[in-house]
Amino acid sequence: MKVLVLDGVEEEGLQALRREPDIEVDIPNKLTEDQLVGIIGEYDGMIVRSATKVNARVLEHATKLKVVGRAGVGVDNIDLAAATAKGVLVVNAPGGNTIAAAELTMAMMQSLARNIPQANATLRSGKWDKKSFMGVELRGKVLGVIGLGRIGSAVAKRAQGMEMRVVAYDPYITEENAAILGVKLLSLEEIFKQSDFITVHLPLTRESKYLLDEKAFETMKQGVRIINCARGGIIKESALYEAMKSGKVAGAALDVFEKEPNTDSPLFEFNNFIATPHLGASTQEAQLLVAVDVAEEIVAALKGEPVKNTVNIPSLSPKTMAVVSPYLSLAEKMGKFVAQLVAGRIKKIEITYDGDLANQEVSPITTAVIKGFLDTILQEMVNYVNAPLLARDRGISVVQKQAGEGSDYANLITVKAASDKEELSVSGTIFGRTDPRIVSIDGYHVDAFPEGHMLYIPHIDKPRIIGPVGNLIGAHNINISAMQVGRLKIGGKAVMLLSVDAPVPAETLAEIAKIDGVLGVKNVSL
Ligand SMILES: NC(=O)C1=CN([C@@H]2O[C@H](COP(=O)(O)OP(=O)(O)OC[C@H]3O[C@@H](n4cnc5c(N)ncnc54)[C@H](O)[C@@H]3O)[C@@H](O)[C@H]2O)C=CC1
Ligand SMILES: O=C(O)C(=O)COP(=O)(O)O
Repeated sequence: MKVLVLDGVEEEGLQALRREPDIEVDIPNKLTEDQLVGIIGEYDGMIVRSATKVNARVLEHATKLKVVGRAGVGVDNIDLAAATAKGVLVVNAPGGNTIAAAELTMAMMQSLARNIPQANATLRSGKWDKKSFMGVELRGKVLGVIGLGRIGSAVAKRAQGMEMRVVAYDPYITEENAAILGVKLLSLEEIFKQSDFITVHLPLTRESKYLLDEKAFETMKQGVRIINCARGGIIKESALYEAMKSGKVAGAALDVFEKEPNTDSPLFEFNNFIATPHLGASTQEAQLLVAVDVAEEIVAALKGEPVKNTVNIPSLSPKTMAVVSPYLSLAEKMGKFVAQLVAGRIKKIEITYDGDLANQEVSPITTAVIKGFLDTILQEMVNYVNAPLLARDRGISVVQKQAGEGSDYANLITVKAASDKEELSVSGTIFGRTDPRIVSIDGYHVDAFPEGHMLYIPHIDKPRIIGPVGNLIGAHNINISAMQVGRLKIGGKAVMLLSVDAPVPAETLAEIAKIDGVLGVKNVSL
């Protein structure tokens, strides 16, 4: 087997890989994306830091790849959905660089307070200038920590050592855990209002993108100082620029940027702006630790043993992986489908497996359904590791059943969701090894490709329904690419599933709902 190591991962930490007689390790010089695409087909595993983009194109050419290891925390440079769809395991090494990132944050904070980088530069340029560099003390100041995880907590402890008062915003940790750290949890608004220094330590997600934007800066204290040693994009750089220009922000320190590498940011025009080139994890100690952790995980993954820090898929044996991977994407889409069709607060999701799946290890497929379901209703990052936990936290009971009532399909997944208002079930199958279909909704037979935009219209089986629906959609110039109608008995309830080339506007949905015999109408986007 071959493992490709990129991005300057510390070689000394790769002993676990080197010890394996069956594993060959290649450490080439920096590769362009095209060069990587050219060689990735030879590799069973790869290790990266933040520089290499393991995107869909790279993964498409990775025909033998089983595992990608991230020697560090953030996996935003890896296309997790594409990796999952291919059954490629993504692992990271989250503990090893916590102290390195926390210590850089403290160094940034002290540099902001005492103008160390600027004073150093001025002195070395030949000026003994004491007047320009009057500083402030950290003692007694309020530090607002956004994201009180591993690094945020380590920063909090260190700041308390400097006699700062630490407050934090993190909706996913409990008051008790914060209290153990001596930190008060506040709302984001209060953090903005009260803090003299604000530091962010959370991943970049849909929810955290531009968390610090124009509006956020407006509500902050005059003279606040800002630090980002987490991810570019959590702070909107153009908004920070304006806030520094107006004097609202008295100093800012960034280790990470919206676009990296970045060597000509407009922020460089401010003297009270300091920056480092993504050095948070760059200590000898951290690099050794993350390399050791990730090398051990790659070896375990390639040997088919359990792996600790899996990011996208539960750690599975190659045998189980071969069985479940074709179903993961269908299952995720079925979760999304159900989430968009069922109204009300979901209490239970029941997943039943028939046919070939009746006797297999299917729990990863169940997790995929839950992931797809939660992805639709939550803003936060949902992955294969946290999905079951997030469902439980939200009071959703997940039930997995094998060998239900039997079926005519070689394999069949049925997802039944019950809310406080209604119950609905959707069944899906894979034809051959790669052709996914939704084959029934609430027991009504359909045959739909689970992709793109769809309209679900339960109705009474009678004339003058299909035509008017088609006319209303056509009047908006939206193309209908496929249509399925399923009924159980003539003149009874039926369902219609239309595939459309664009989402249908709300006013057209309202007009469709008014057609005599239509029982409801819902947009679904997969
Ligand atoms: N500059 C650098 O070189 C380094 C950067 N990092 C980055 O630092 C960040 C934090 O890393 P860790 O502390 O190890 O991660 P972690 O997972 O231990 O902590 C993240 C915390 O953020 C919280 N969180 C998530 N979404 C949130 C939201 N919308 N609002 C408020 N809180 C939210 C989570 O509940 C969690 O407690 C990551 O983005 C990581 O990639 C990590 C190491 C080095
Ligand atoms: O671990 C992380 O999330 C980091 O940002 C570290 O990035 P790096 O490995 O230094 O490119």
